[in-house]
Amino acid sequence: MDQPHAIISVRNLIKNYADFNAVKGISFDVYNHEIFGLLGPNGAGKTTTLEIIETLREKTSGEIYVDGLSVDKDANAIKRIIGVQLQAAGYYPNLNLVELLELFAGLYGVKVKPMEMLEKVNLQDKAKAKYKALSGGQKQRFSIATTLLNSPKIIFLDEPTTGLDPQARRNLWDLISEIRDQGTTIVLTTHYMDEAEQLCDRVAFVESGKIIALDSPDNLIDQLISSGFERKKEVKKANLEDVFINLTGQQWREG
Ligand SMILES: Nc1ncnc2c1ncn2[C@@H]1O[C@H](COP(=O)(O)OP(=O)(O)OP(=O)(O)O)[C@@H](O)[C@H]1O
Repeated sequence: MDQPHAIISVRNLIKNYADFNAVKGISFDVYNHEIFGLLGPNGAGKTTTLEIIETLREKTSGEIYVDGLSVDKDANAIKRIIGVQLQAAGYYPNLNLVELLELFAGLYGVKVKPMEMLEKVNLQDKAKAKYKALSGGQKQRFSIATTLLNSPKIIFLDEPTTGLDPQARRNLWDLISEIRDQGTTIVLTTHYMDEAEQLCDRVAFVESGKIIALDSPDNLIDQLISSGFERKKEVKKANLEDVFINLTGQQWREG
């Protein structure tokens, strides 16, 4: 098999906030066209790492290349090929979804067809709705649409499914997988292990500013099992979430 192409390369990244060492010399590659997850507890350094790669935050030291561009020398060029989620505060309350997309496209200096963008995230029926009138899952889908405005090579999603119900989460997993299948690389953070297992091609576990494991979910689980690990109780073949999904259906919901 060909060696995978690293579209993001992070080497010895260190970030200090005053005398606090938040990121302690981490190195990893993100491959082209994969969903790469940064997992770990609160305060592990995931968002800091993401924002440094996005060129939104200064690093203390280390080297980062995004599609061959250096964060030190080519920050503006990097901004043009990545998609980041905008803060909800930027969603002007009096504009509807089409108007917001037109506004953001104008800021990027690109032309888009707002209805096509909304169709990509299954929000075409909400074209005239205001952002604040959307459900939690719809808000996240709209936010993902905004990351795609400049046809980026890579999108960054910080905890994309936090606070969503099981159906909305699964819908978002499907959407994120479709975006990957269409050729976009995705880097996301999550606290949810089931999400990482279902969605991510590879994951890095971050703890106290260090990467303590990095591989595909399958390989990580196989390594654990081959080390002699056994679960104490036999696991049931379904869980309460499966019951919920089975009772309520898995279609897109507009609520
Ligand atoms: N601007 C800042 N000034 C000082 N300390 C900061 C700053 N931003 C983050 N930190 C600290 O750096 C550490 C890493 O924070 P970061 O937000 O990167 O963690 P995280 O893994 O994304 O956590 P969470 O899952 O809670 O979002 C935390 O201890 C945090 O308090």
